Amino acid sequence: MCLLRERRPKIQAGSPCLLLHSSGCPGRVGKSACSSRLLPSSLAENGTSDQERSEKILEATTYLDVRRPAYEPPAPPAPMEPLYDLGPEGKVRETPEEVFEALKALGYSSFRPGQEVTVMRILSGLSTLVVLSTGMGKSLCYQLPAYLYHKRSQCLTLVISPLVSLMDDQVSGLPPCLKAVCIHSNMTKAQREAVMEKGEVQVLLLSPEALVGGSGSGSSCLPSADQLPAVAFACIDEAHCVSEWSHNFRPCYLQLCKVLRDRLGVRCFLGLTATATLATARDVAQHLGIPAEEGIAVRSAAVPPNLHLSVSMDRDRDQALIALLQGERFGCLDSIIIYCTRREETARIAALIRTCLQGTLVRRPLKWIADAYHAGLSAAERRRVQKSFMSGQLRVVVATVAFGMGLDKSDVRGVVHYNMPKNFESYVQEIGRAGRDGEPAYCHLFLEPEGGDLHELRRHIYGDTVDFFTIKKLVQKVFTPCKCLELHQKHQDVIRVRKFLEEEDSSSMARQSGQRVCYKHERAIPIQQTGWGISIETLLCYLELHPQHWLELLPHTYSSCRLLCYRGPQQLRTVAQRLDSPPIAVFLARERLAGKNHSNASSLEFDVVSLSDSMGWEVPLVKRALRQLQWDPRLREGKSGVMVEFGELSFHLRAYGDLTDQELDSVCDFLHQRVVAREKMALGQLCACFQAFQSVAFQTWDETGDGFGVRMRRDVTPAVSFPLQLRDWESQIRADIRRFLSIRQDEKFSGRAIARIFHGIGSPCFPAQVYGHDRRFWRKYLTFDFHQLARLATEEILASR
Ligand SMILES: Nc1ncnc2c1ncn2[C@@H]1O[C@H](COP(=O)(O)OP(=O)(O)OP(=O)(O)O)[C@@H](O)[C@H]1O
Repeated sequence: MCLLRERRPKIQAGSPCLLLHSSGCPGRVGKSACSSRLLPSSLAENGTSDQERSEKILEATTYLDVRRPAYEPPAPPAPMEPLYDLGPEGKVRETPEEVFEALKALGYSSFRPGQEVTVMRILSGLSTLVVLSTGMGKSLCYQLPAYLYHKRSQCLTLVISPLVSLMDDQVSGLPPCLKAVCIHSNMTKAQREAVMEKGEVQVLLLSPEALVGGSGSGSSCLPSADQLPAVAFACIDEAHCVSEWSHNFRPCYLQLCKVLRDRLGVRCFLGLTATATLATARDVAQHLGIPAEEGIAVRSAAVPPNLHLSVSMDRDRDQALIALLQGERFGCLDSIIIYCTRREETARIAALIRTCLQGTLVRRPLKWIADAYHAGLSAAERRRVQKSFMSGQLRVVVATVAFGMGLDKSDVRGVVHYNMPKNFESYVQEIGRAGRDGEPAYCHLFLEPEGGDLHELRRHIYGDTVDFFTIKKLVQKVFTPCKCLELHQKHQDVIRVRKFLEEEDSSSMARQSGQRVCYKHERAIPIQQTGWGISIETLLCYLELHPQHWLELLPHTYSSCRLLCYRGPQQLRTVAQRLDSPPIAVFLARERLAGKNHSNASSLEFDVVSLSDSMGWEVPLVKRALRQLQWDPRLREGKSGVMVEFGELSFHLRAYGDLTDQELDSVCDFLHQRVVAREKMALGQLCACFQAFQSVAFQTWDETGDGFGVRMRRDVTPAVSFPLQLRDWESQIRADIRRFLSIRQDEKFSGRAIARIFHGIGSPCFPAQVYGHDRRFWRKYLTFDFHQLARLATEEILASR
């Protein structure tokens, strides 16, 4: 029995109605499964009192808050049978002749190390993680199985590739016997459909966002499983992004395997990466479903043998860098990348190099010598620098890590780290941009002896973390309370009154057995408003992947709607009262009941996602209904004089609204523990990286000889210590915190927020442009431990209340 039918207003047969529930509730129940919501049109017109009309409109719309039938996603297709069975003892069989023939068809005469075992594992249906350094031939590991699987059963191989800009090149770079296409979220729907109609395709390249973006929402860039050929296996390029322990973690990678399993029935995964520490690799392997006892199937040395590495601890880095670039080893190299941590530094170093090297080398134009690159430059400027570097018209690029992702230049001959990288994986990835052609290349790292780089990188890590208070605010926004439980209980009363107690339906039984009454509500959280360090998307992914599935992430959406009537309040009243516009009717009814009167307003602004949720409509339907007002002929011929705008790009999700206080606390604790663990791990990696470089560093660059030093250095500042002891400065710091709080009495700070300001860490809530002007506090206590500062600040805040 449909629990909801009880509360449906009675509508006379044949009476004119507004259709309030035209295509299904957010649980996407079809029209037939859940009866349409009908509102007598008389309610939307004049003649009834405001209060009465509002109550009736809401009466007709609230039952959806009670319980929506659970959305049952279609069952995934059955997984593909592997090409080869496992041999006795469950081991991969000997490579058959057919595989060597396929290798030849792809243009190669023999396998390189790691390729054969990988190919055979994939053809035997075993998920595999391949960690091979750049240029070792990882691509063949998916190309060959894709070719053979398709030959046998016309199936498809999915390749998830993070760089949309490189996808077209990847497609055209495949061997001629492999037909591939790509789909990414920058393509229009028509372009995507045209791609899918291209006929026989062996490989489909997808961006992670294109795949995950549509999870469960029906707006995926990818056609549904029943429209696609069977998927043989999925290859995840740059697989280290799956692991949150990796330097390049991307939240949507977290959802990849789940989506591939649940929607496309994929069981066999191939992860490819050139940079993964053992911890990252283990984590990725776990995501790919590789049993722990199999370990990491294919793994080579992290650093390609053609790279010559060196580290020095020069006191004057600028001078040493110039000398290095003029020296015997780097002086003759034509293509060099210099990595810096800070954007401002890139411009300064590039100018320094241009000035110092002008005229000292072979006669070349000034613009050939060096240029800066960072994410703060305009897109055109970045393109210009990258193009000049690629074409050999620029010798040195001084860049932040923004440069190099997807750089396809095989003859980069040198990489210099002016600043220390944040961990060993980043280092390996950055030096991996040199010598991809297999020819010798040189990489030098300047390790700041005073530990200044270390402090800077520590600041970045603290800047990426949030405190418990901020997490709590997010949790409150995500799990906004709903009325499901209250309405459910009212409904129980009705049943009891009607003596139907003994026939309680399945949903009330469910509640008694501890299951939820609420079937999740749609919520939007504006991306701009969330002044977060850590990606809020990461936190939301944690909640989605939690065993309790606290929420479901949907593709981003514009959540705010602004409706403006050019002909003033009278026109808005007409829209609200006479037109069949259920969203406006419902919004105004809710506002009226909340005591807000819009009768003299000519514009409205509201959250279209929560409105849609309260009506039980899909967001796109509500948006369409609102947009139609712009052209409604009953208002005026042609343009109606009503303007409807959507703004505020937001995270869009579906979450429970009936969590108990204990559950909310446990969600906060869970998120906080994850955040703290990430911070700890990042700090640990940073220190380990510093100590490792320190142990092999030379005093100056010109001692470096053939590579890393072998002497342990003992005459430098230890990595983990702070030069100034907090206890000696405590009273001064506390006084400064009190002064800061008294100057900014109108604002609210957490202890962590003050520590961020004292460390000069900007955030959308406390931007450097505003707080950085006050030099009395900004960056003042940079050399003190962040957590101790936060503790002192928290104590002072509590004492001031
Ligand atoms: N078995 C093989 N025999 C000869 N050449 C090979 C073999 N496998 C791959 N190659 C060649 O090695 C080069 C590098 O291969 P590929 O691009 O697959 O490397 P990769 O490990 O994916 O590198 P990256 O991490 O930079 O993407 C290519 O030119 C490819 O044609």
